[in-house]
Amino acid sequence: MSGKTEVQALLRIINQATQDALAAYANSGEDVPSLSSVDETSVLTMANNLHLKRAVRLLEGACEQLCATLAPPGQSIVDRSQTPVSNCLRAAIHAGIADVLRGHPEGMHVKDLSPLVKIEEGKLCRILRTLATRHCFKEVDVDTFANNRLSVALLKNSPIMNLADLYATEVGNGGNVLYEHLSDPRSNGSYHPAKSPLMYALKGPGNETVGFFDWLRSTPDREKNFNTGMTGVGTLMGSLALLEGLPWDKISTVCDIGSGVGAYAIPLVQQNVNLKYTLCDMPATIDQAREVWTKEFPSAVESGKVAFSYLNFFEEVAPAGQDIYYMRAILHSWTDDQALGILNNIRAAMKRTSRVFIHDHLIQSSARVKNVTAHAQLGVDTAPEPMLPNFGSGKKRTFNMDMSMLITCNSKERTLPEMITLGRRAGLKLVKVWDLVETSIVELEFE
Ligand SMILES: C[S@@+](CC[C@H](N)C(=O)[O-])C[C@H]1O[C@@H](n2cnc3c(N)ncnc32)[C@H](O)[C@@H]1O
Repeated sequence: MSGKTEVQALLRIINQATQDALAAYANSGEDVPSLSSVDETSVLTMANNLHLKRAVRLLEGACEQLCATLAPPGQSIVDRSQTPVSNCLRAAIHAGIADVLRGHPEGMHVKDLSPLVKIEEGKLCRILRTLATRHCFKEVDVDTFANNRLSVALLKNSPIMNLADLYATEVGNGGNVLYEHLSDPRSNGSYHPAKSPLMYALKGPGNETVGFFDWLRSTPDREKNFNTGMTGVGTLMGSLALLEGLPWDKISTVCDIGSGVGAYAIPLVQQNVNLKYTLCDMPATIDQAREVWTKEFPSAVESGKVAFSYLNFFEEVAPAGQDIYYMRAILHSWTDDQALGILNNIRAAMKRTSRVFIHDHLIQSSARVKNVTAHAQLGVDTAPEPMLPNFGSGKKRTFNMDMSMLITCNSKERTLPEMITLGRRAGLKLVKVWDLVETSIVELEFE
């Protein structure tokens, strides 16, 4: 395809995807949002709508490809090298700017906002303008800022705020020394959890002794931010989209391995009267989970519809005979050998009809593979030409997550062939892939 033909094809994709996104809002009975809206419920409103997310995946990918094609290359490279937006976002989060602006829907002049958030007026103005220029906060008058559709996601009660803080703080901190980690022979060839770039940054080269999760346990404020941020991951991952796709009337037991607090499963348990859901994690986390469920869904705790189980998934066999063993954001934290240990402890508990659901980000090559049909039959979506087959920027959060796993845990997201190989080593075979747009679920059964 010539450059001009490609641009025209991209424009057709953008046009169609925009129509599809509008239709997704219309079919859900939702108005097309305004960027000026401060409706706090909008963070969740369409978060599980796969029609919208499929359209936005095409839009994000095709729009960036269009600009990369037409813009002078220097401009595109400089864009990709810049981190100030992340730095400004972190400052806005830590200073609690969105929360202060919440009480001022008409906006606040920076001279009034400055003493409340303790940032010098001139610097505050530049930080907020940089963010407003990327549609986070709105400059309602010169030097006067208000919340908008994006900045309400930074309010203290929004787990997306904690997730953004995790990216801007720990991932940013470790990312700054990625090359130093790679050029040091002690860490370059290692996949040990303690040898991650973040630990290199925090402890210094050669002094890394603990991995990310152990470090979190000794850093309570960051552990709290991480645990709440995981709820934000849930919003992004679209876990609830799965609720619509499975035959829940035929499923009676789900065991959530490494569940965390597992609050994302509350709607699932609410909707399915015959379902028993078992949360499994380390003792401190399970105790926290019991507290949260007792507060938010006491009848499920009293009736035993939800059960709580202490489980070290490396050392103990999971609860026996469950219909589904579900793992969300678990295997991507661990090496293949460690992941195999977890799968073996699940396999030992499975009955013949049990299924394993691995919910992570699935890495797709940016090269167009010949056997697209076979991928489609397994449930993996591929973007139309001339887009990159893996949707390019439409899947950037998947690739950013892969790099974040390298930076924090020295681990990785996996490709489908890697998942299949891992499953086989544990005596499990692929059933299908559930493409949830931001993430995927790989379903396995007994080989
Ligand atoms: C990234 S979080 C994911 C939590 C949850 N599945 C979610 O998606 O929100 C990883 C979880 O694995 C748990 N974990 C780490 N090591 C574990 C172990 N050895 N045994 C059981 N759980 C463990 C952590 O406590 C944490 O809750």
